[in-house]
Amino acid sequence: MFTIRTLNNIAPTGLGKLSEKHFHIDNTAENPDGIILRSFDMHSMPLNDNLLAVARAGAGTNNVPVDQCSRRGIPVFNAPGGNANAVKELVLTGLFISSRRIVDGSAWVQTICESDALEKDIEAGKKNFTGPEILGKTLGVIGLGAIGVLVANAALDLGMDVVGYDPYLSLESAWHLSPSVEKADSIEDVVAKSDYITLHIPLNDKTKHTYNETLFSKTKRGARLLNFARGGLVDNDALKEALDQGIISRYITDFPEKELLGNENIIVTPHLGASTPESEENCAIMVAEELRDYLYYGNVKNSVNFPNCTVPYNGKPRIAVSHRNIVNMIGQLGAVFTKYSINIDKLVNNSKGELAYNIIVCDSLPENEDELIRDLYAINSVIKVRLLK
Ligand SMILES: NC(=O)c1ccc[n+]([C@@H]2O[C@H](COP(=O)([O-])OP(=O)(O)OC[C@H]3O[C@@H](n4cnc5c(N)ncnc54)[C@H](O)[C@@H]3O)[C@@H](O)[C@H]2O)c1
Ligand SMILES: O=C(O)CC[C@@H](O)C(=O)O
Repeated sequence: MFTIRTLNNIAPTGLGKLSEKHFHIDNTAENPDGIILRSFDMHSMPLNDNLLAVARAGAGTNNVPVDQCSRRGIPVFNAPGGNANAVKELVLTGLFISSRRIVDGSAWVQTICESDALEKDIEAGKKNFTGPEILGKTLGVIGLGAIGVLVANAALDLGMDVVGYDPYLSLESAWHLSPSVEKADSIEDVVAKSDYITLHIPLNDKTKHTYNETLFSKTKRGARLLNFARGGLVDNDALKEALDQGIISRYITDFPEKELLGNENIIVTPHLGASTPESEENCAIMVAEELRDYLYYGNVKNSVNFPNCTVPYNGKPRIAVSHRNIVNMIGQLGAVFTKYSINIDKLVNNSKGELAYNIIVCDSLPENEDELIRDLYAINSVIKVRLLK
């Protein structure tokens, strides 16, 4: 029986993938084997000793202490693409409300609803809420992953010109991206020519404050900036200066921060990007299945710190070993299996950055299993060993 702790509301259809026979789900468990969360900030939360895996029912993992998990051999799973359509739809909404003063206009109508001459007042006042069409304008998309590609293609369909930037473009994205999207060589190139700019990159140490004073100084005057990725990507002080100077005419963000409130040219939504029943279900189902396959079989799919590694279950016991990605580890692991006269049925090894992971399927196990596990742990650079039978 595995105990799974949930740190946020997780769609029941996803949790339903974890059968009651094998999983106990508890949002207060102190020593869970697995954690499922959405936006809960795990950075200040101690990780219990027996924790085996963390699953983020969404895309961004900046709220999870991924480095600490890697050091402890804990895979962090996510749900790539699971909420991309929901975010795309909100970004398109953001594009329109950044252009047309729909939010202000609608709020204004409420303030005059008691007027005896409502129709006349509306026709007189609506001139304050005009805004340009997006047709024929240029949209710059920074980050062409699951969301960026959908946004770029949809904007083309709406009659915009689209210029995109992603120095790490994946093959998957390249397959789906319309050839009509112009590929920019640099982020400066994108912001210099775009009337609308939308950010779709992860927040990490390298991308924090990507939009800073320097980038604002290179931005086309009057551009509208959309941020449905993460608040920390934009330097708010530099943003406010850019708004004051008219470099940015409107900022639309899904990440409210105190200093952004009360400014007529900033529209904030309460982190609604993935808040659709469809994407909540998609993400919950994806991560529940990833967690289940890892806890049962050691299989890894869609982890941000572990390599993909899957061996179909064939009824034989298996040992999963994670270790630092350095030379002669397979040789040393093999020597231990030889010592215990274990015939290896299958061995799959894969690596990601500084971490490597193996699933070793054994024809049989020795009686002194504990000693075998101790010997594997004794190999320098082995991080975690799990016996699954
Ligand atoms: N508002 C929301 O509720 C919501 C929902 C989902 C995702 N998000 C945010 O959106 C981000 C993107 O989501 P996704 O599903 O498209 O992720 P993704 O991993 O599919 O795509 C991210 C893309 O950014 C690119 N990239 C990384 N660093 C870059 C850089 N410096 N310059 C340009 N490109 C860079 C990567 O190569 C990748 O193609 C997530 O990390 C998350 O923070 C927000
Ligand atoms: O779970 C959510 O509501 C938001 C998820 C989103 O920020 C993500 O990165 O996927």
